Amino acid sequence: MSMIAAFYGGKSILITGATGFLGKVLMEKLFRTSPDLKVIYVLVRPKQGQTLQQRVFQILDSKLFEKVKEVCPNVHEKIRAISADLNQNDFAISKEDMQELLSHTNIVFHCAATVRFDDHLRHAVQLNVTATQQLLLMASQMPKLEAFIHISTAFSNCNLKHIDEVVYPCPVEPKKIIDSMEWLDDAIIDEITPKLIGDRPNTYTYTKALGEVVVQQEGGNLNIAIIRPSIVGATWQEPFPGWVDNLNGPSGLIIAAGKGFLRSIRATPMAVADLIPADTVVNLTLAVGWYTAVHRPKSTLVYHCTSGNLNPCNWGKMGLQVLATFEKIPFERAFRRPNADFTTNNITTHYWNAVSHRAPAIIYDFYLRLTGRKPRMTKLMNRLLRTLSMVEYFINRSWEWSTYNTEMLMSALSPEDQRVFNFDVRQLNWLEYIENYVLGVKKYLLKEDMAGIPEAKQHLKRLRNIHYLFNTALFLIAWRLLIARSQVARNVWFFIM
Ligand SMILES: CCCCCCCCCCCCCCCCCCCCCCCCCCCCCC(=O)SCCNC(=O)CCNC(=O)[C@H](O)C(C)(C)COP(=O)(O)OP(=O)(O)OC[C@H]1O[C@@H](n2cnc3c(N)ncnc32)[C@H](O)[C@@H]1OP(=O)(O)O
Ligand SMILES: NC(=O)C1=CN([C@@H]2O[C@H](COP(=O)(O)OP(=O)(O)OC[C@H]3O[C@@H](n4cnc5c(N)ncnc54)[C@H](OP(=O)(O)O)[C@@H]3O)[C@@H](O)[C@H]2O)C=CC1
Repeated sequence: MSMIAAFYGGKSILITGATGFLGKVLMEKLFRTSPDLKVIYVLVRPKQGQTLQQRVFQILDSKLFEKVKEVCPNVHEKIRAISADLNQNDFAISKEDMQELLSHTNIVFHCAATVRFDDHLRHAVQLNVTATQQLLLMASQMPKLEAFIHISTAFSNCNLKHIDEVVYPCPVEPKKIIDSMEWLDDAIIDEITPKLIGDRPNTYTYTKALGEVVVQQEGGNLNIAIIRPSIVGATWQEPFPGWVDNLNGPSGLIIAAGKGFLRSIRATPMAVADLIPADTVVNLTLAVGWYTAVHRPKSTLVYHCTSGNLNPCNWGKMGLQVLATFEKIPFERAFRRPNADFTTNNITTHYWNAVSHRAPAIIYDFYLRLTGRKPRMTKLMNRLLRTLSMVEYFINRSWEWSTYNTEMLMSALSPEDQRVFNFDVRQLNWLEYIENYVLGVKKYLLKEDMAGIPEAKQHLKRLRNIHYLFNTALFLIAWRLLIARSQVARNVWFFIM
């Protein structure tokens, strides 16, 4: 019997960010392995005209939860959606709901965050720092609380090369930053943002680092742990391989490459691609929740959930495998044949951006205009180039994350728990994982049917023929011009003829 699964039985668990990518996988695993848990409280905001209940039920009724329904048929009764906006005071939770949360919660998993790299500092501080502070305050009023698990990111200290499992201090105290956000206007915040984030690339990594300091400083006597995943990718094994439901991290770029929009990407092929599957992160998170509650470590432990030091894969290998998978499992209605490549310097990046990204988009938009349709490719391409510029920092560097605590925890688990809550990334076969990832992107993100593969292959063949035809025409025009201007070319031509 799994000790971890048994531990969550009968527990009341509070999850923030449950409607997000990681939150959904966390809930799924909890319900599947501990169907006798008492309740999961989820803090949700109404969105896109849906009520809370509709949002949550839509998740429970999705494919991700198919296995849960078999082991926990009354899953709908075990989830309690609480209306909350983490940007508001007291999260805008009603008094009754707050009372219920405070008096019953045993475990808190804090996953909610803004993960946008370009978020305004005020908003990123509000969600990634102030909300964390408020949640800790709430947690300190929960008499039955056994553990508080905070999800951070392995890149919170990406300004360092070697990163240990410790919370690093920030030059400006989080409290001062929180205070200043209340009275500074947006223009001044914009001006000081580069100075505050310093050698970090964006407000996301900066505010996640501040959030960790807040957890450490204001955790009081709570049993707290911090988990730092690297780049979270599709699921590896559970509940099935390749599940993914948003465009963050590599997923959006896999689509762009598979549809033929992405032709070149500035990346260092030998740099470590520190991806970590979502189910691995969730297994570690649940194991940490159990360990923190049962063993009550004296200090706040930080756990790195990374792959680079245990089972490294680089961007070159990953890119090649992504392209190889497109051969077998192409995406439908591609714009061009998938044929992306890496560039390594500014000049070639600008060149290929102009020739392979902007020019085809302009030509295609011209064609759309001619045929009376609305141009859209230039806009899409600009968005892609913006995304590329945002991720460049992360795909041209390697980091070393120590994993002492994570390895210590692995050895503290029973063989059964090591199996049920497997977070040993050494067992991961990258080529298989990447193939399943691309397949998952096709099935769950693009919602494409596998039955459409023959037609997608036909379409790629047509694109290849158009490509050959286009190149031949281009060659003939160039040759004709050359013959008109050069005696040597004319002689060669007569000789051939
Ligand atoms: C040895 C030799 C070898 C040679 C080998 C050669 C082979 C070459 C092969 C080439 C390979 C091809 C395959 C490519 C795959 C591999 C490469 C992968 C690189 C992956 C890099 C990932 C790095 C991530 C690093 C993360 C570090 C931190 C991790 C974390 O902790 S947080 C999680 C990460 N967070 C994010 O990813 C968020 C990023 N997103 C943003 O910040 C923003 O969305 C934005 C990108 C700035 C865009 O903002 P906008 O305001 O412009 O857009 P908005 O968000 O409002 O969305 C508008 C519409 O755009 C859609 N969209 C959003 N995000 C993306 C996206 N990433 N890609 C595409 N489209 C996106 C969105 O859905 C909206 O659409 P609409 O609703 O229809 O309007
Ligand atoms: N994805 C990744 O690659 C990595 C993620 N992480 C960390 O993992 C955690 C989860 O990330 P991930 O699941 O990918 O992120 P998502 O963007 O998928 O999910 C974010 C969640 O936060 C919720 N949220 C955002 N703003 C509010 C708000 N004002 N009030 C209530 N809820 C809000 C969202 O709710 P809603 O659905 O309403 O928008 C959503 O449930 C984050 O802490 C992130 O920093 C760390 C490393 C890598």
